Amino acid sequence: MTKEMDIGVAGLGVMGRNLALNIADKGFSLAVYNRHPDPVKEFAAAAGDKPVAACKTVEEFTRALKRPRRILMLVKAGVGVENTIAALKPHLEKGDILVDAGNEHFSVTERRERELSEAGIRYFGMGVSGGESGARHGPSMMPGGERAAYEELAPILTKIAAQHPDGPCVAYMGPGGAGHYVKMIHNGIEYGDMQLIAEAYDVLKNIGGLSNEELAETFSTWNQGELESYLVQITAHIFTVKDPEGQGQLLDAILDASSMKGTGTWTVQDAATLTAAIPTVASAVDARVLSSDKQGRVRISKVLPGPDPAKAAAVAQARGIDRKALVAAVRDALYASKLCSYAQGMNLLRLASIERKWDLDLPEIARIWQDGCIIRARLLSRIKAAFASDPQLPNLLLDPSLVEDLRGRQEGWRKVVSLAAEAGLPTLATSASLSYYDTIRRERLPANLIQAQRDFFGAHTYKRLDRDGDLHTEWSAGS
Ligand SMILES: NC(=O)C1=CN([C@@H]2O[C@H](COP(=O)(O)OP(=O)(O)OC[C@H]3O[C@@H](n4cnc5c(N)ncnc54)[C@H](OP(=O)(O)O)[C@@H]3O)[C@@H](O)[C@H]2O)C=CC1
Ligand SMILES: O=C(CO)[C@H](O)[C@H](O)COP(=O)(O)O
Repeated sequence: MTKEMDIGVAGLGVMGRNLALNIADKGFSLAVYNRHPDPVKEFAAAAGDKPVAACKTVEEFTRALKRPRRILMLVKAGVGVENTIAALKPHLEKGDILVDAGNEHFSVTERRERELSEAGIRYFGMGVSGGESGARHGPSMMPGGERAAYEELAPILTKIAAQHPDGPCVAYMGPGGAGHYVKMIHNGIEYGDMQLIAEAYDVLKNIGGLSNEELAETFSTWNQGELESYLVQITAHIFTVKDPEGQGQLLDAILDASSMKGTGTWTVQDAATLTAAIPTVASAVDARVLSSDKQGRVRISKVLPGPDPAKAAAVAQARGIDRKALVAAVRDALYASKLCSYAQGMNLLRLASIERKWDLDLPEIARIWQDGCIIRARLLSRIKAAFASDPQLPNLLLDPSLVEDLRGRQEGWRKVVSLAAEAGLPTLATSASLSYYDTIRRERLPANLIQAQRDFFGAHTYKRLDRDGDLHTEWSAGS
């Protein structure tokens, strides 16, 4: 088979094989290749009589494709992508499009784009979200690079994407690393959502005393309202899964130490570079880091004083807060905190777009996140509408309808944070969201003292409220 196949997929791991099957289902012919041969054989068997060239070598793979070639790489980030590029490059020609569809740091994508452009190869970075099932049945995709290359990929991408009433969940994000950048922010928001949900679970379980069955019911009910989202939906299901190796639910047997591959950390690093505040996402990364040292926590739990977690339930009882009221308060806290988290993520996108001249379209990004991806949520249609009606909106939370949402959730939100603090339950992300909210809405902050201290020890100067100019005081002379 030579020069016949519409597109190639290199890398048949979890994402690659599912995306390749999705492509085949949509009527495109494809060539597939994998570093080790077994996944290629397995794929050929799974594809049945679909037009697939299952290639054992990169030579065979590149020969099988129509020119200019369109190739999607779905391989491990970093060394996996470097190796795959090195293997493919000698067989590629001027005009071919090579897409990294994994998670990669946008700056690395831009470096590779520059390097490959010397050989005339159009290198492209595309974030793909939706996990295994999204890749198989329709993911959300965030492509970035040369626009003309996108136009050549679009007929396939729009067909394989999740199909939402507002359109396929794919759109051109911008030049260079814009696509991988938007996916990175998507993942930062994903970290925030997951940590907020985990904290809601902790409060409901330990202060409210809800069983796994009751938690499943609660999250299921929430998933029918404003909190409707993929992550809330799968959380409801997780509470119901029995432990195949013991009594009770599997969740209770899972080690409480979370891992990560790095996209959340990249988000926090870039936010720091752009001086953007993303406390909810940063707290979610911190929470994963802190959780990972299980042994250390067990040791410290015997040393540091604080409320006994076993008595957490007594805190709500002492305040006369019954279960129904607690569940409603936690729902409000989760929703309001989630709004803050999305506001931080969208603001970071706005700032990055200005800094790197990407011209990111915020309503369009919210649109393509409405289906197929891990952070798909009912809230995204509101976010899309907010930025569409006011493209200059300085902060998502200032959208008039969201201001009303936040007004109605104050009491529950503050109650949850204070109850958790009293009970000794950490709520890193929920508290960070509330403090973010209180910080941005507060006219006067204690930053005057920071300025005085900086000027005291380093003559860094300060400004006065009542006149212009950079001033310095000999502070110790006055003491
Ligand atoms: N899993 C998920 O839910 C999601 C993953 N992603 C991203 O998609 C990309 C692929 O992930 P996923 O499919 O889960 O990964 P898998 O681990 O399932 O597959 C990894 C693929 O990379 C290849 N590979 C690994 N190491 C090397 C290497 N050193 N040199 C060459 N090839 C290598 C593997 O080849 P071999 O079989 O020969 O080992 C395999 O084809 C990653 O960037 C990931 O972050 C994005 C969204 C969701
Ligand atoms: O990109 C993804 C989902 O959108 C991947 O599942 C990613 O690996 C999740 O990040 P982490 O492993 O750090 O939790």
